[in-house]
Amino acid sequence: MKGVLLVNLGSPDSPEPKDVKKYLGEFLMDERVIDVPLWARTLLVKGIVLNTRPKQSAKAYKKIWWDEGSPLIVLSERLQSGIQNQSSLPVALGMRYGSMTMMKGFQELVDKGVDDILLIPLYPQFAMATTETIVVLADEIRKEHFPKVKITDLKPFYNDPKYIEVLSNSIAKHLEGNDYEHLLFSYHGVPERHIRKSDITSSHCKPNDRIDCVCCKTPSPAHEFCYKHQCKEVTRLVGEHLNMTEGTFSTSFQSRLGFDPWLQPYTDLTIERMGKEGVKKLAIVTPAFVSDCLETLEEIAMEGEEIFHEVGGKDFTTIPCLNDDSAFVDLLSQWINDWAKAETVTA
Ligand SMILES: C=CC1=C(C)c2cc3[nH]c(cc4nc(cc5[nH]c(cc1n2)c(C)c5CCC(=O)O)C(CCC(=O)O)=C4C)c(C)c3C=C
Ligand SMILES: [Fe+2]
Ligand SMILES: [Fe+2]
Repeated sequence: MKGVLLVNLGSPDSPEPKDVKKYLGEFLMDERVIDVPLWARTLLVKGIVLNTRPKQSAKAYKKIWWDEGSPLIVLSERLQSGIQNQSSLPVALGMRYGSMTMMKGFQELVDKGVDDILLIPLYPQFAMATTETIVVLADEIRKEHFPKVKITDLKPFYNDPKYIEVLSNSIAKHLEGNDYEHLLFSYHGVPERHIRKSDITSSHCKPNDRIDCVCCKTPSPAHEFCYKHQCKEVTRLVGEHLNMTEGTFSTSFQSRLGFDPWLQPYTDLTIERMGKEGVKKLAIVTPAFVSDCLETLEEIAMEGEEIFHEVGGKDFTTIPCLNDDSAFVDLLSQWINDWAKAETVTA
């Protein structure tokens, strides 16, 4: 019997420092998130980061926490229930980190008799720290606990024309009647090193080409795993779909952590620069996230707005993530349906 497992990042159980510490400990000890040798990661995470960051992050989580819980979890649950309403297959939800584990999601499906799972990482673009870590853990769980279960991964859907249409329509709907001057596409950043590590050609991707980014425009098999290329493609394809004029939209990367170079331009510095250059009305969309979360509700909608106002900007519009947008629910349900049918035909 077939079933579906949706997987998102996860959140702490509460915005209290002890729960944030537990969650960050698991998240940052993942070798695909902080990709240094175990001894160095342990020293960095347990010796430094976990002694300072949880307090600071807990304050940020408190600002965005809902009565029902973490926005990321609540919004992922709404997406799951929207899809479940349209599907005859069981649809479970698991998180890569935190207490709503992927293992529980697998168990829920297996308890219902599922032995053939479509795994849907809730990330439009591939990254080692997101898609890859989910796919690897899913396979480890399968081997150890459910060796008879078959798993099929839904590939990153960043350039799927229907996804681009759904995202573009959502942006257009939220910007209706808004005379914004610039639309910034802000994606979660990754260290430049992650891009080099994921380059299957070992030489194509130039993560520090910050101006023209020739490699991202030059066709290459490396792009199947190049987060930077896939982010830039989303911006380009949405711009094309919405007939946007060149110069009125651009890409930046947010949420950098530590001292290594991350993908640039950085979102906070871009907001500041634009405000200083006289942009008064700025809109921001965050297509690396399917569900609104700390990084969109606090870092962009609160901190980003504050930076913009400090340098003279006036109107700052944050476009929500797709969350449980009905067209997005329809699209994911359609892909699930296609998978179930294709498998039935070839079986
Ligand atoms: C330190 C390295 C990090 C990498 C690499 C990274 C990649 C990455 N993350 C997301 C999505 C989310 N990240 C979120 C929070 C978050 N991310 C990091 C670090 C890295 N992320 C930290 C330390 C945190 C915690 C928050 C903080 O302390 O500031 C979230 C929000 C979670 C929530 O509960 O709301 C998301 C979502 C992507 C897509 C990505 C690579 C492409
Ligand atoms: Fe992150
Ligand atoms: Fe590239």
